[in-house]
Order: sequence, then C-alpha cells, then structure tokens
Amino acid sequence: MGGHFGLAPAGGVDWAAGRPSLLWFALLPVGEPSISTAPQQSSSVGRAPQLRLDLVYINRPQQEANPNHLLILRPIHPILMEEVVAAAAAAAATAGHHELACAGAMAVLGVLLCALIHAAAARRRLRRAGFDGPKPSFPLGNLPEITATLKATTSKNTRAADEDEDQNMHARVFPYFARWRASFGKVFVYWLGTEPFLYVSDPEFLKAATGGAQGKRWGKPDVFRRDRMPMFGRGLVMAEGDEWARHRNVIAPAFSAANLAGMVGVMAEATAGMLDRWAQEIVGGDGVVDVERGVVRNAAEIIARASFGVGQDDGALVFEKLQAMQALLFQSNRLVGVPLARLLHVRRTYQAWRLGRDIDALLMRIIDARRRRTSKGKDDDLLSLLLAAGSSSKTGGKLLSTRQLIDECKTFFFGGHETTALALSWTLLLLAAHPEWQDALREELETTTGRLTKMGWVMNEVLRLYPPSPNVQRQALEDILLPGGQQVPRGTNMWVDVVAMHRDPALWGHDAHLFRPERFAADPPRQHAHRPMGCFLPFGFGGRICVGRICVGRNLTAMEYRIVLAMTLRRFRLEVAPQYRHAPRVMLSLRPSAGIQLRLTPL
Ligand code: HEM
Repeated sequence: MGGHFGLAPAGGVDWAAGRPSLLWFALLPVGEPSISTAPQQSSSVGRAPQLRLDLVYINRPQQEANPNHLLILRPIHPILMEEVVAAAAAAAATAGHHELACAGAMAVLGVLLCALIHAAAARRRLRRAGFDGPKPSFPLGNLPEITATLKATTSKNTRAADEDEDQNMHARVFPYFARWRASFGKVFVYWLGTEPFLYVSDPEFLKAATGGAQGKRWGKPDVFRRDRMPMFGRGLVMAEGDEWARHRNVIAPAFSAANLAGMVGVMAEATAGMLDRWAQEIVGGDGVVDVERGVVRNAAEIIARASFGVGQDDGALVFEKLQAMQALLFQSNRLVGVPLARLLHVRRTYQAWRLGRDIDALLMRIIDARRRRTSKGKDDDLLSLLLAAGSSSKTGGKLLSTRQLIDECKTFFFGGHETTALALSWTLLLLAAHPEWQDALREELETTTGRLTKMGWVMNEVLRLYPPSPNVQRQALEDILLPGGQQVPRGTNMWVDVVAMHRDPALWGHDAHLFRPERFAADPPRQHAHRPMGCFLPFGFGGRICVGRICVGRNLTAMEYRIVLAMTLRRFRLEVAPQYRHAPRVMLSLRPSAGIQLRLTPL
C-alpha cells in the first residue's frame, strides 16, 4: 500500500465550478509527471501526522484553462478517516459555499474509497495467512447477517433459568458466532463494517497469540475507543503503553483491601436501603420483585459514593448525569466499523457530548474542592485516595492531572458498577433456582467467621455461566507471528468469545451448561491439568486483566458481592417468580433483558 491515490474528476468536469458528479470521479495514481506537476496551492488538514489529507490544486499543462482540483488521499486507517472528514469540513468552511459542498462530497467519497482499499488489502493478507471466515460485503462487512440472525433468535425466550432449557445459551446470545463456529471452527475472521476481527474461542490459540512477550503486541481496538470515549475518556480502560502503566501504578494501591475496608459502611448502608425498599414492595402483594433493577441501582450508588462521594459537593448531580449518559449510550445500536456511520447518530452523539461536558465540569469542581481540603483528610473515597497517592513518594510524586482524575472517576463508574451488579443479579437468579445452594451459603454465613469458601465457588460458577463481560477485545499493534508460522497482520482486531469458552464441553465437561459451584472446589480453573490455562476469563486476560497481579476491580467487586449477598440471604428466601422470562442478551454486557423477577419471603 505504498504511494498515494489521487481522486480526480474524470472527463474534464470542472467541479470547482459547482457541478460535480460523484460518479465521475476516477481513481488515478499520483506521482506521474502529467498529473502531479506544479501544484499551485496546497492545504494540509488534519490533526495528527497519519491524518494528513492534502487538497492540492494543480494545473495540468494541457488543461491550463480548466484547473482541476485533485484530492490526494494517503491510504490511512479508515476509522481515522472520519477525523479527516471533520477536518476537511473545517477547512472547506473557510472556502466559499459551493466549495464546502464539493469538499464534503469529496471527503465522503474519499473515506469510502480509502476504507474499501484498506479492507481489501487486509482481507488479502488475512486469507494469505490462512484465516478463513464468512464472506463480508462492503461497507457493512458481516453486520447484515449478524442483525438478521439476532432478529430470528430474540423471540425464543424460555421460561426459567432451567439448565436444560439454557443448554444453548451461547447460540442464543451469539447466534451468528455459533453458526460461523460450526462452519469455520474456533478461530476465524469476520468483519464489523470494514474492520477485520479475528474471532477466538480456543484457549490454546489465545495463549499462542497473546501469551508471554506476545502480550505487549496487542492493545485496545481503535474502533471501540471513540465509541466509548464519553464513558471512559482516556482513563485506564482506554490508555495505552507507558501512560497506561503509569495510571495503573497510581490507581492500583487505591483499591487495596485496607483502603476498601473504609467503604464497607457505604456498601452496607446502601444495601440495607435496597432491602428495606424490597420489604415494603412485597407488603400486601404477591411478593414478587424485579431484583435486577434494585441491584443495578444499588451498585451504581455504591460505586458513585465509593469513587467521589454523592453526599456532598455536586456528587449527586454527577451520579444522575452519569446514569443519563449510560441510558443514552445503551440505546445506540451503532454500526460499529462502518465508515461514516457516526454521521447517522449525530443527535445522540451531540447529547452524549453535552452530558459528558456537564459531567466533566461537575467533577472538576469536586476535584478542585478536594484539592483544597485533602490535607484535612476528611474523605475516604477513591478520588481522595488517588489525590493522596499522587502526592506520595511511592508514586514518584507523579500526580494525575485533573483531566486524568475525571476520566478515572468515569471509568470506575462505568467499568465497575454494572459488571458487579450483573454478577449479583445472575447469582440471585441461580440461587433462587437452586435452593440447596441458598441453604449452603446461609449455613456458611452462620458458621464461618473467616473466608467464605462456598460463596467463592458460587461467584466463580456464576461468572462462568453468565460472564458480565461476554467478550474481550484486542488489536494487533504490529504484525504478530504465531508459533505455527501464521502471521496476524498489524491492525487486526481480536474478539475473544468468553461465553463460548466458558460453556465449551470440550473444556468443562459434558455438564458445562449446569450450575455446579462445587466444580471450583476440586477443580480451580487455573490449576487443573487437563484444562488449558485461559479457559476462564470473566475478568479478561494478560496485562490488561481486571483482576491481575495488580488488582483494580476485584477487591471492590469481591467485597460488594459478599456484603450484598450475605445481607440479602439473611433477610429473604428466594424463588423464581412465575412471570420470570429467561432472556439473556448481550447489550455491551450480558444482561437479563427482561429483568429478574423473584418471589421474596422474609426470613
Ligand atoms: C464482576 C465484576 C467485574 C467484571 C466481570 C469485570 C470485567 C472486566 C474485564 C473483562 C476487563 C477487560 C480486561 C481485558 O481487557 O483483558 C476489565 C477491565 C477493567 N475493569 Fe473490571 N470488571 C469487574 C469489576 C470492576 C470494578 C468494580 C472496577 C472498578 C471500580 C473495574 C475496573 C476496571 C478497569 C479500570 C479495567 C481496565 C484495566 C486495564 O485496562 O488496565 N472492574 N474488567
């Protein structure tokens, strides 16, 4: 893909005169003397070196009287080309009215062409490397098949979390992957728009591709970065390289067990409130409550209070706006990877941007207020711990900037509450369907003062069957050579199908679909001889894992899980309500899309 490509109006049409027809444009190689001589004027627009778009006005010697405008496009990554469109529009805004329209049309065409060239080249490289997969179309890739298969599956909700009915959970939440897996195996390539994704549900392949030194060759996919920017900013989830390592070093100690102990009170108080509301709700009724709604709301409140406090300053308002943003972003059914698809969601993007701006301003006020009073040591939330950590000698005195602190607060909120809430919600459902495990956990709570072993097994088993993060993604930062000789080209995304791996009978046995927490007693997932490493990935893998040598979220999740579950089991007996419909669905997370209705009987 060396050199440039030029877009020039064919047939001598002078589009600068305001009568361009997009169909007339032809792709011409630039660099031939007859075309690229004597540029009269050149404007380079774009914000980063790889985003260069040169609008070059040339005079062909043989067409002195009819100057053509030539747009030179460097073959850059198509996702970045959306930036180019924005930049081109900005540049064109300084020109006359019709020039604006022409520049816009040229830019759109340029983006599409660039994406087409890029996708075709990537497809060739992947096929050469031996990766097969369903045939994509341009510019949607395999999205039409994904949408059609999903539509055909959604009506098949079953009544309860009965294991036999749930045997095909993977095919229910990822019907397209199940179908392609049957044709192409556990590793194949599919396309979201013009973005190639290496689908992986084979732990051996995953280990070969990302284990050891290979791990550093993978980053977070660009294609999701922009979509998730309003949620995570440039916080830990999205940061890369040295910046990521620095953030992680500052943040990790704030999540230590000792620091989190100060949050037990917050968790217990919020949970008591939730249980009181449930107790009131069932008085005089049929005893049925949608526990998922309550648990999600409770977890959001806990993480907001634990992160930046909601009882003072503008905390409550930030919490409200973060929730509004989450609702907004969840609605969006984006055409991921499709060039220019963002332009179809302009209103929503604008709303998210405005909410983001308000949230940032409020958080900035909170941080400023904290900076003024940290010396008094009044607050024990994560924000204060981070402010304190930044000034400690252990971190080399490196403070996170206000901007970075804002992004981390948002990251904790979006990364931390829903995952924990979903783990708890699915747990309540499975315990309601398995009263013997409710009894076992109650007994453990009565008799044990230390480690709650059985509760640990239950948590692992729930995360295996219903992983709140049903997939983990990466993008190759460079060409990656696999031990078998295959090469994954730079820029290829990887989509690790956690649900498929967690429910694969070849990895977990013929009862893989059954709720059997005791399998984690005899068989800890990372130690069993016949089970490959990396077949249990609820928190991701490698350096970016949520639960790693340096813990980020696990301590908080584990503590909240224990507190909420213990308090709930002590207060109520749980049964699956007749109105419950089992409808697990992937909406970023793996959610019970019709809620979780349980009958609660006070104990
Ligand atoms: C059951 C609960 C949770 C689950 C299932 C979960 C899952 C995950 C997953 C799958 C990843 C991506 C890992 C990868 O790319 O390999 C991740 C990363 C992350 N999680 Fe969690 N998480 C949970 C709880 C939390 C909590 C409570 C917090 C913080 C308040 C949190 C903060 C983060 C952060 C900051 C990252 C990015 C780490 C990095 O890139 O270095 N998570 N989590």
